[in-house]
Amino acid sequence: MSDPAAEHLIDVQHLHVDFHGQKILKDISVSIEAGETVAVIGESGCGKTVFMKTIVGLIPPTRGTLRFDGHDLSTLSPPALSDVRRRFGFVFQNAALFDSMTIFDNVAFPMRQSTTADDDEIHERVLKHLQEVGLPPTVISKRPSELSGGMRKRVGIARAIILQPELVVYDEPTTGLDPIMSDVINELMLDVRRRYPVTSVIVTHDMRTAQKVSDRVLMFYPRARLDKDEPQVLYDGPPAGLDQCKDERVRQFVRGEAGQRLMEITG
Ligand SMILES: Nc1ncnc2c1ncn2[C@@H]1O[C@H](COP(=O)(O)OP(=O)(O)OP(=O)(O)O)[C@@H](O)[C@H]1O
Repeated sequence: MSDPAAEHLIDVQHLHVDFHGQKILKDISVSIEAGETVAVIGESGCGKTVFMKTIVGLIPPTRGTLRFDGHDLSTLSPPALSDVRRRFGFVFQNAALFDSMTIFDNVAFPMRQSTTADDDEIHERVLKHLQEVGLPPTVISKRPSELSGGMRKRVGIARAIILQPELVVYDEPTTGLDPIMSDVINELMLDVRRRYPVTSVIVTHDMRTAQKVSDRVLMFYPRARLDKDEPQVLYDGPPAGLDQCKDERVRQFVRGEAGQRLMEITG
């Protein structure tokens, strides 16, 4: 249930994440409001996925606080954390479907795990959500390996929304798809937002996704290449402002220009 006292749906304050002494995220403070769609962009390895996994409680912060709807995720007991996680939907990279299960069982999985719904109810909901992502009922008996990459991504979205989550996180939802299928997925993410009152966080390399689907963009920069006192989030604002950002690193990233990086790599 939503906590009326919580100021922001997601509130990250002074977040640091290190792995074996390697500093990945440094002093990130970001608040996300209910209903926002936030794209997280930045070059490979800058920590986008780590950030996403941290805000859903899959990676514990090394330092800092992280609240979802007022709950400090790092202090919750495992059962309480599971309860909060039920409010999240995950669309993992490459859809991450269970290969040995049918499409029906994949999409039904969160309902079977987390609800007491009977078979009829589950059947009805699975077909409803498959229809919402543009898949016919005939796919239910197939295995993931029998579907195209774009279809698998759609199954992943159907599975992520079946419990009507408040927060949906998408990890590179269009990676590996052709431009047309990428646009289908972009439209589906917009459609999910229109149908349900969700907050969305989308980790993406696809500038078209960021421009078309998000209403706010966070651009991260690799921690190791920042000056000592520079913030790691180089840009936090609407997608339309990216082109005019004062920071050249942001403009170069958005235009896909190697710039300084090329000189670093080639010496
Ligand atoms: N569980 C982990 N243990 C140790 N190191 C990790 C772990 N997860 C991520 N890393 C490291 O953290 C850094 C950031 O990884 P992350 O996956 O967040 O990058 P990214 O910005 O999402 O990159 P990409 O766009 O290539 O997916 C990388 O150097 C990665 O090797």
